[in-house]
Formats: sequence, C-alpha cells, structure tokens
Amino acid sequence: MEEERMQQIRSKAKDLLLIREWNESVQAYSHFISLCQDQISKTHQEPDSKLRKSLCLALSNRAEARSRMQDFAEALMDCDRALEIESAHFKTLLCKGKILLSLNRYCLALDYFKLALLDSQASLDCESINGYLEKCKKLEFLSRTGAFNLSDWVMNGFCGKSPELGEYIGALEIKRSEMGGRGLFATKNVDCGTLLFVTKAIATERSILPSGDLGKNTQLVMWKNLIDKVVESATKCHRTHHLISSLSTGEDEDGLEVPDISLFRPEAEDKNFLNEKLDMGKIVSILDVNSLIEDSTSSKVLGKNKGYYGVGLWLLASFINHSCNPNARRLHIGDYMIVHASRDIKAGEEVTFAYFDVLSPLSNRREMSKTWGFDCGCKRCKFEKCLCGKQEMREIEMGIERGLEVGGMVFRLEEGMRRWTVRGKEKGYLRASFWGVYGKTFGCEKEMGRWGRRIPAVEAVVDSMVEAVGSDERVLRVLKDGLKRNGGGGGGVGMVEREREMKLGRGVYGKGMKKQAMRTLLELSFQEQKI
Ligand SMILES: C[S@@+](CC[C@H](N)C(=O)[O-])C[C@H]1O[C@@H](n2cnc3c(N)ncnc32)[C@H](O)[C@@H]1O
Repeated sequence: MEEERMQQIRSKAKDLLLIREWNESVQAYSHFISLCQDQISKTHQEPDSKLRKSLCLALSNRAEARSRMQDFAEALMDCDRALEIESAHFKTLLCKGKILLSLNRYCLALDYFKLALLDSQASLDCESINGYLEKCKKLEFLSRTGAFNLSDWVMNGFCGKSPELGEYIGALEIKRSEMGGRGLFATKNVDCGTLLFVTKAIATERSILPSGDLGKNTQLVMWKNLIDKVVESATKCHRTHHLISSLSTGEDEDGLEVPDISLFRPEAEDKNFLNEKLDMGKIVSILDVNSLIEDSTSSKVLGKNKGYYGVGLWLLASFINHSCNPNARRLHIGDYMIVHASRDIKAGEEVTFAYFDVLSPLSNRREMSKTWGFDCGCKRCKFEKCLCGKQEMREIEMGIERGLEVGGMVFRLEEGMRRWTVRGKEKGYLRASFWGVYGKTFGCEKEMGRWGRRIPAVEAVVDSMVEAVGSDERVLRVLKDGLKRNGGGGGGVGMVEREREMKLGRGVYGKGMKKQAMRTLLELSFQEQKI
C-alpha cells in the first residue's frame, strides 16, 4: 500500500518536471524523498537496492528542478547526496556540471562533464556533452588568461547572441584607499587598454524608459525589482550573500573589513560561507551605494539599442572608488562588465572610475560628488582647490559663463598655466576641467583661424588630458576632426596619427577589440555623437 502511494507521488513529481512546473515538482519530490528515507531507515536496505536507486534519481530530478529555479546551492546539495548513493549517476553528473558552469566554476564543471562522458548513456547525448566540455574549456582558458576577443561580434554588427564571456580577475588586490574605505589596486604595471577584470552581474534590470513622470515611475519599479532580485540571489547562495554583505553601505567605510580578492574568483569554494541572517535595510543601503547604471559616464553598452536603461549590481566593481583623474572604464555586454585601463596604470596605483563626468570644472564636480554622498578626495580635486582662489581663474570661469569667445578663453588659460608654472599631469587636469572651451575651439574653423597659432596643437592637448584623466570618446572625436583638417580635405591622415587614434580607442574600448573592430566602433560612436 505504502509502495503504491510512493509510486503515485513519484510519477506526479516526474509529470510536473516534464511540464516545467519546477516549484511544484520540487515539493512533490521532497515528499517522495522523505518517504524514501523513512523506508530505508526502517528496512535497512542494501546499498544497491531498488529503493536507494529511486532515491538517487529523485534527488537528481529535484536538483534539476531547483537549478531551473536558479536555486543552485540547494541543487548542488541534492547532486552531492545523489552522488553519494551512486557516484557515477549519469543524470546527476550532467546536472552538477551544468550548475557549476552557471556558477562560472569552469574547471570543476569540466571534471563532471568528463565523468559523464565515460557513461554508456553518453553516446545518446554525445554532441551536447561535448558542447558543454568545449564551452568549459574555452571559458576556463578565458578566465585564466583574460584573452577575450570581441572583434568578430562587433564586426558582424553585434548580430546573434552576445559573445560567451567568462569571469576573469587580472593583477589586482583590494586594499585600504586614501580616498575612503577600501579600493581596488593594480599589483603590476599595465598599459592603456589592458583588461583588468570581467565580472557577471548579481542582478540587472533593463527597460526602455518612457519620458517624463512615466519614466520616473518605471525607474522606481525597476529599483524595486532589482532589490527583489538581489535579495533572491542572496537567499539562494551563502557565498553571494556573504560577498554582498562585504560591500559598503556608505557609513563608517574606514571600519570595514578588507576582503581578499580571491573570494571573488569564480572558483572560490561555497562551503566556507555561513548562513547569515538577511538584513533588508542593509541590502537596500548597499544597493544605493553600489548599484551602477550601465550607460553612464566612463561606460559603454555594446549590442543594445539606444534609449534603453539598465541598472545592476556587480560585486568586484563595487570596490572601485571614483576619481576625477580616473584610469579605468567599463564596457557592458549582456550581464557582464568588462573593466579595462583607460590610461597606463602603475603597480600599486588605485584603479578608479569616473562616477560622473570629469570633463567639467571643479565646482560642477563638487556638486556631482555631493549628490553621490561624498566629498571627492582625489589628487586632481586637491590640486584644483588650491588654484580656485586665484582671481584670474575666477575671471576665466566668469568669461566662460558669459559666453566669451572660446578660443580667447583657451588662450588665457594656457597663458595662466605658464605663469603659475603648472606642468605635466596638472596641465591635463586643468585642460580636462575646461574641456568645454577646448573642444569648441578645436572644433570650429573660425576660432582656429583666429587662435590656432596662439594655443597648443590639438594632439598636445589631447595627449596631456588622456595621460591625466584617461581616454574619452569626445576627446577622441575632436582629435580625429582636428587631424582630418590638418591633413587637408583629402583625408591625408598619417600612420602616427592613426596609431595615436588607435591608442585612444584602446583606452575607450580596451584591447579586446582588434584594429578593424576598433575602427567600426569609433565610426559608430562618432555617428552617434553627431546625431
Ligand atoms: C562603490 S563604493 C566604493 C568602495 C568603497 N570605498 C568601499 O570601501 O567599499 C562607493 C563609496 O566609496 C566612497 N568613495 C568613492 N569614491 C570616493 C572619492 N573619490 N572620495 C571619497 N570617497 C569616495 C564613497 O563613500 C562612496 O559612497
């Protein structure tokens, strides 16, 4: 009688699995599993008894349903229990491999697919298992070497699925930052365009925003959904919960622990993390401080239509502080964030983003930093604070506000810098602060006709700015236009200029783009800016 009842529950669970009713299937299997366990303990079954085999299959199927619900921690536990009963259980080996692959644990996933391939049942599904094996190998290689190449996808006009990316962490560490709390630091010298890390979002929300109040409402709904998704991820995985909890809430940052960067590597073990209590208030504050808008300053979204809005949480990126002389930028492809150096970075230097537009004067930047809830303590702000008391500086600012001739303003600033003995990077800082007038001057034939001989060449200004604040598309565009003009109407731009353009392009898009793809991207972004 009992056996019959168990059979009924088991076939109901299986039917629910087949019609993809994951939650109900998990419940039915849980019922069956507990009845199975009762029977086994009552009747002292042999290790290879029919009942134990049924238990193994039920655990495996429950793991499948749980993994479809993204409940990976519980699903992995089911897999392990099933493999304790039957260490070479084909279905479970496959299921565990797929879960590990979803968790970006490529090496470990590879082991399980290899084991599955040894089973006689594998011949029925050989192609798909080999597909998984190849995918694991490829992603493991990428996560070890960072040798990403996005060129084909870009050259094909972002057609088809976005390229498969793996998580990668380059020569970086987390340390205390002079600017506040913790920060991310380079442990080796890297040059402009070098990949720093690739990380997958914990959660994202994307939408096309309607204009006006409707847009604001949509943003609020998206924010709520993002909170729900992050809470769900934290509830389902102790490791994720632990790592989210290590992020700043914006308060007492100097008292926060400095986590080891290895915790963020995809292969980090799950088992060392305890089940902590979820604090909703803390999670909301963490999202407030650390969530990022995909299409914001110093970032670029590839493969998506214009006008869409995306927000998300990326763990390792949350340790990057803002600087007004940033050295890193991010690209967004699908749920992945790719962070690369936007200028050369020295070993020991802090890796920083621009949270807001840094091609703007100190007063604007101070306001923007206030809205972000901090007072920017970067080198450039410190330097410019010392200068802002100068009468001449105030006059230049007032001249710009009143709309005086832009070329004349550039000339006055350049003269001022000469008198104040401003040199090297600091020149780049000031030129970036007054980029508005530089850009307009270099972009206007009339201004250049009048002031061109009395101000530095566009190449010199661009080089100094990029060395100070990293690469930027707007600067690159002005350089390109300026070079075209200098090269004459015939477009006679030489090798040196092309190489300069490419270097700046690497700062904006990273070295993951080869020459032709970079040219395509630059053309696209120039067209976009002209609209
Ligand atoms: C995304 S977190 C960056 C990592 C953070 N420092 C930590 O310890 O987790 C953003 C917070 O870092 C601090 N921060 C970032 N950039 C800063 C800057 N330039 N000056 C001062 N504080 C900054 C602010 O408290 C800000 O709310």
